[in-house]
Amino acid sequence: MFEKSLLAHKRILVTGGGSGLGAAMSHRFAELGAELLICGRRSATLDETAAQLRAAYNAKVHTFACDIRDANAVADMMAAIWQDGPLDILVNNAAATFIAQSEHLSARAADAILAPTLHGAMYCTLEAGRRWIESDHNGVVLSILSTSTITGRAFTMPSAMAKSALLAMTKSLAVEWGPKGVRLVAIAPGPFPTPGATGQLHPEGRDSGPAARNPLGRVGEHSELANLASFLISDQAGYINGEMVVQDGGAHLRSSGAEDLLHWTDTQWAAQRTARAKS
Ligand SMILES: CCC/C=C/C(=O)SCCNC(=O)CCNC(=O)[C@H](O)C(C)(C)COP(=O)([O-])OP(=O)([O-])OC[C@H]1O[C@@H](n2cnc3c(N)ncnc32)[C@H](O)[C@@H]1OP(=O)([O-])[O-]
Ligand SMILES: NC(=O)C1=CN([C@@H]2O[C@H](COP(=O)(O)OP(=O)(O)OC[C@H]3O[C@@H](n4cnc5c(N)ncnc54)[C@H](OP(=O)(O)O)[C@@H]3O)[C@@H](O)[C@H]2O)C=CC1
Repeated sequence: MFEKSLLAHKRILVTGGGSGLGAAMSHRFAELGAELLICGRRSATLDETAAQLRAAYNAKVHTFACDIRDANAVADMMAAIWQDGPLDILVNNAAATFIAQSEHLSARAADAILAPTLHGAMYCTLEAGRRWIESDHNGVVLSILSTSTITGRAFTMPSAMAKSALLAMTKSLAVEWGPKGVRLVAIAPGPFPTPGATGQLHPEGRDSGPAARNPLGRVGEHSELANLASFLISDQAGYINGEMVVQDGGAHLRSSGAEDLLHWTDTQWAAQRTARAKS
């Protein structure tokens, strides 16, 4: 669907690029000619994905074991990246969430979600943006958000807060940094099952799942998200700035996606907390 060289000569950092949707996007970007830089906390996962990208597309790939909750670690990673030349595109993909009754969230639990999802993405954006502006180099920031930015999301309140704040960042910087050559865009995915999302959001005991509730009767394919991301970060989308594209089969128009949890009993929630404590 795209020219094979759509992303040729682009250096792209995908946070959380070792697994899930981050890995799916990295595969598509590499296939379209990009040089990939992927970061996450688990080196082994990053190395495995990097090896796959090199074998499949002969791609140039660099890995960075970096916890984006740590602003100094993000600054060090960006400095290391820039030593080999400027980055062209940042994809804010790394995030964390879990379902919980908000009245049971401790401050530490809420921060465990806000720290990587909001602060980590903001640190990455500020570090990349400042370097682009200082060197007069054009840049693109794509943030992977959620339809919770539109509907809110019961039982994942900190994630909904973080994603909504990143949408505010996208819109704010689109105006502030647009004149300086930096473009910001976002995607709000609906359900795209990954081991991470399924493990955190769909424990046993939830209803039959997001496919049944979706107007299109199915969940998203990773290739669909990767294709949309490829377009949005490419020069072909050069006049799209400050926008979030929803890709959810129309699900958010029907519901916020968590209504089934309203019917969980206190016993089910207690079992969920116990299961979590045991794991
Ligand atoms: C909505 C759609 C959009 C978004 C989709 C996605 O993001 S999909 C992507 C999804 N992918 C990912 O999320 C991948 C990344 N996920 C992660 O890195 C981790 O799972 C984590 C950071 C979320 C939790 O890390 P960890 O378990 O090492 O946590 P920790 O030891 O650092 O404890 C910190 C505090 O949090 C508490 N707490 C923790 N879990 C639960 C829970 N289930 N229940 C209740 N509470 C929980 C824990 O008890 C502690 O509080 P306390 O007791 O001290 O007051
Ligand atoms: N899958 C879905 O249905 C949906 C996903 N999304 C969004 O899509 C994105 C990807 O989700 P998905 O692929 O499902 O999730 P995964 O759990 O599979 O991936 C999360 C990635 O983020 C990395 N990560 C987490 N915390 C940190 C950290 N502190 N520092 C650096 N890297 C970190 C993880 O690597 P490591 O553990 O090695 O650090 C992992 O590679 C997220 O932003 C999510 O909110 C939005 C709506 C729906």
